[in-house]
Amino acid sequence: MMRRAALLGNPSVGKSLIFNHLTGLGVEVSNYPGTTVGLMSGIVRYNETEFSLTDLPGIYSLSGKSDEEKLVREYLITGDADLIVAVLDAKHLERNLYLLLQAAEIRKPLVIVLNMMDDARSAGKIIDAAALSAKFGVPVIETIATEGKNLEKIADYVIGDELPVPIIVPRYDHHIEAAARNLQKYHNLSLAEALFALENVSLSTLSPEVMESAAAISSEIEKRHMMSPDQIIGANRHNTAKAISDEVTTLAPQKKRRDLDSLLTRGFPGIPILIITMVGILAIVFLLGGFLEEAIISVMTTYLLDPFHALNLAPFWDTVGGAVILALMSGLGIAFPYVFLFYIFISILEDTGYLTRAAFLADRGMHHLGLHGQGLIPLVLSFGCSVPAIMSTRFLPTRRERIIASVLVTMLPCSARTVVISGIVASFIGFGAAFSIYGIVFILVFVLGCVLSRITPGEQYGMILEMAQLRRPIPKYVVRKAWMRVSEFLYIAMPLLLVSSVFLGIFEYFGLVTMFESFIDPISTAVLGLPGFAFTALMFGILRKEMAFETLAIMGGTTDLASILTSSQLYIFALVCVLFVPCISTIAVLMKEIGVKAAALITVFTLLLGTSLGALLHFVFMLV
Ligand SMILES: Nc1nc2c(ncn2[C@@H]2O[C@H](COP(=O)(O)OP(=O)(O)OP(=O)(O)O)[C@@H](O)[C@H]2O)c(=O)[nH]1
Ligand SMILES: [Mg+2]
Repeated sequence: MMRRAALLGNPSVGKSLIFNHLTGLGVEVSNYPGTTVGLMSGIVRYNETEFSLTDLPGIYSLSGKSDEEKLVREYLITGDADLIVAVLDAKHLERNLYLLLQAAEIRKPLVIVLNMMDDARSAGKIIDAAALSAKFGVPVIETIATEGKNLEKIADYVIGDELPVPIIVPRYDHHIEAAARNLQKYHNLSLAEALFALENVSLSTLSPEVMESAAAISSEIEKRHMMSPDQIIGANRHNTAKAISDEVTTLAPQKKRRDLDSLLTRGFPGIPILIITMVGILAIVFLLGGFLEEAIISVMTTYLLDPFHALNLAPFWDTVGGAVILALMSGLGIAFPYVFLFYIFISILEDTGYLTRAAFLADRGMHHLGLHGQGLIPLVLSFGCSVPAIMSTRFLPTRRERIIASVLVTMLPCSARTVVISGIVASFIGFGAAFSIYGIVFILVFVLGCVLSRITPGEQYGMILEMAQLRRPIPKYVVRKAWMRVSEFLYIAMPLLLVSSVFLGIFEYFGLVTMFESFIDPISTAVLGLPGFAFTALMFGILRKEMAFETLAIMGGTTDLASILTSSQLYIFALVCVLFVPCISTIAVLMKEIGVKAAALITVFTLLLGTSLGALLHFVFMLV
């Protein structure tokens, strides 16, 4: 039977990095909390033995009410893990010990991984691992996941012969201990289950009767203490965590801390730095992307497209083959350079921890949007892709915040939309025009956020954003992460593009495309000032945003878009594409996270917004 281990720990302690290192799989690793949502498992092959490893989402406590906390709690109590690998951030030992104490109560085999030993050391913290190990009665492995240091010791341990169960007995208020003992005795519960019941935390192994009798005991305790059992239990755990942490940590005289962080998070020069960084990144993506694009396109035209047409194949094959080659050219030649560059930069921003600083700076403005602290993370993520950004809204405390954040995320320009803006507007009209699209979108998002935060029912909620430490990004990880995201583009978007180009080629040959175009053309020309083929291309944006742009090249029969559309038409096309209807994957994840009704509303709203703004612009362009 293969052994099963699960990585448990606070957010951003390095669980996913350890997981990736051991399993060789690629899950997201980022320098902000809440990167991993849901369970991810992999098989580790080590010393001719195999074991399975599960990467759990980061949480602070097992008794919380969020979906992630419920998931981890159920998994640890009822799941099939043989061993908990508890990962701790060595420099925030006290906070991390809280979860460890809770996990130890489950009385499953456990091993403590003290990660980020490098950070702890540079923060001047010396931890007595032997003392910590003695307290819990389980081994402690000191690691530096970013350097791969000691990670094989984890694997050694998991496949080893001995898996001790923690012996630590946390001390609780005597009323709590008595109540827990009673519950354990009469309902045949474990200590962990009894405490969950007293904390009024749901668990599938706790029957309604148990919850009822626990509730009765709880209200007795609450009357006497003026504090509810969950508050008492929490406070007791905090005290134990603090006592252990104080006991095993020695502080070395601290080196003077670099003040970079305070520069980045102060209004001045923080905000100018933020603006320069963002504009700088986009400018480099536009410029370098444009350069690469031209180079790749000219090579592909000379060596692929021209020779193909020179073959003088039968018209059917010439049309279909031509469409496929154009799809390759627009996908690999145009979209790819932008996608790749953009992801490299996003990965650097994530891994340095700068994104959290940016979010912190934007915080004040964000209050108007009805979001706080953690609400910024989805917005920041949305510049990469709306799908993970919407998934990360699960971490928000209220449904109100989840809905507001999801709406705004859907509207913000994801990397695919950046491709559209760079590939169409920046390369054929100019940088100023490209930035103006971002400007329009930001203004819309801001106005919409303000309106939504007034009209969406529910309470405003404060939340503190966890600030991960600033660090130098490791090129290997940056490239690997950018590559992971790019390969998603290559394996999903490219095949989709190729298949649809074959169909388009066939439809075109049989004159179906022309038929549809001549049907839609009058409407499209009247409303948006766009010819029928451009409108058809726009609809492909629903599959994936950048498909609109690639299909435009296929439908227009050339990658030189300026030869088929005027500047104002290109601008309208890009703006409508950026605003109009989220892509299919986004709609699907919206349905899952906030419900079918809300997802449908968002879709219809963005459809109306995109087309009416396009129409307005068309009208304005006609006047001037
Ligand atoms: N300096 C240092 N950084 C580390 C170490 N381990 C992980 N990191 C960094 O810490 C950050 C968080 O790592 P992740 O693996 O994403 O953390 P996680 O625990 O999976 O986080 P969640 O998925 O949010 O729960 C990344 O930027 C890592 O590069 C370490 O030992 N030393
Ligand atoms: Mg993770």
